[in-house]
Amino acid sequence: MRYLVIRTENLTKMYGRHLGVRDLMLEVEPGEVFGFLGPDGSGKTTTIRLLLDFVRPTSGRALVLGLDSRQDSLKVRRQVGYLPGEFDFFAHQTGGAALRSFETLRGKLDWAYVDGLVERFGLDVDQKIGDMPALERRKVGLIQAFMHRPELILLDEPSRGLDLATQQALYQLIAEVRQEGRTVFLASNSVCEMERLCDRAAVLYGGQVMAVERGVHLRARALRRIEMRFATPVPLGAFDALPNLQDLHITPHSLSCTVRGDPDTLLKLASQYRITDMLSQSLSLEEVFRRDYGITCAA
Ligand SMILES: Nc1ncnc2c1ncn2[C@@H]1O[C@H](COP(=O)(O)OP(=O)(O)OP(=O)(O)O)[C@@H](O)[C@H]1O
Repeated sequence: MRYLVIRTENLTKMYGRHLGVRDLMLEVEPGEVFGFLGPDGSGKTTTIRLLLDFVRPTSGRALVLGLDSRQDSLKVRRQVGYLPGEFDFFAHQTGGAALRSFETLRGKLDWAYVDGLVERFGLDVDQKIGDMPALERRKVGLIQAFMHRPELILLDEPSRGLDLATQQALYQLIAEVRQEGRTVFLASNSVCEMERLCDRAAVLYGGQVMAVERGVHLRARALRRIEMRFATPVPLGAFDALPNLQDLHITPHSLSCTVRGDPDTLLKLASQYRITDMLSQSLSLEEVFRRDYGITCAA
C-alpha cells in the first residue's frame, strides 16, 4: 500500500447525538502542505484530536505516519508536532523552561535549531507563561510544534491571534519544512492562507469533506464578474444556454453576469455582436467559497 503520512478510513466522531465529523477519507502525501479548510464548528479540531487519540472515533480509523492512531497513540504524539487551538500548558513555568520540558517528551533536541526558532519568533524565554500576553503564548506553542523537526506538523488555526511579523515567520517556517520534504497539516478558516500555503486543501463543511482541491486550482473554481455593452441589440435569450453563468442580467444593449471558471464560451458567443465596452473582474476566493460552502475568509 502506498505510504501516506495521514490516511483516514471512514473516520467518524459523534459526540452523543451531535456530529463531530463523518466518514472522513483523507490521504495526505509525504512532503505536502495539506490544508483543512472549514468554518468554525466544521470539525477541524475534532479531526486533529482524532489523529492524536485525544478523542476516540465512533467508527472508522486513522493511520498517522503509518501508525494506528489508537494503538500507537503515544508513538504518534511523540513523533508529530502539534499546535493546539489554544496553547495553555506550563502556566507556572518560563517559556524557556517549558521548551526544555518538551525534551523529556520528545527525546534529545537540537538546541541550536530551537534557539534559532526562539530568535525568529522573538520570544522572551524568561517570562512565565502564565504572565504572557496571548501572542507570546502562541509563540511558545508554535516553537514547541516545530522544535523537534517532526515529519508531520499538525497546526490548528496557526494564524489565530498572530501579529503580521509572527505570521510571516510562521509562513517562512512552513515553506522550509515543505522544502525539507516534511509534511504540514494546516487547519484554518482562511481561504487566503490556504491559497498561499497549501499544495492541496480539503474543504470541510458540517463535519464532511466537500472537496479536495489543488492549491493552485482553488482558482479553477474562480468566479469572474463580467459586464459588456453592445452597439446593436442582442436577443434577450442569447446567453441562456451557457451553463457556467450566474446572476445573468441582460438588456438589449448590455449584459452582466458572474462566470465560473473559463469565460471562453461566453466571449465567443458575445463576439457575434459588436461589443463597445467590457469589464472583467475576478471575484476573490473568499467569495467563491462563500457561495459554494458559506465559508468566510478570516485573514
Ligand atoms: N466535546 C464536545 N462535545 C459535543 N460536541 C462537540 C465537542 N467538541 C466539538 N463538538 C461539536 O463538533 C462539531 C465540530 O467541532 P470542532 O471544534 O471540531 O470544529 P472546528 O472546525 O475545529 O471549529 P472551531 O474552529 O470553532 O474549533 C461542532 O458542531 C462542535 O459543536
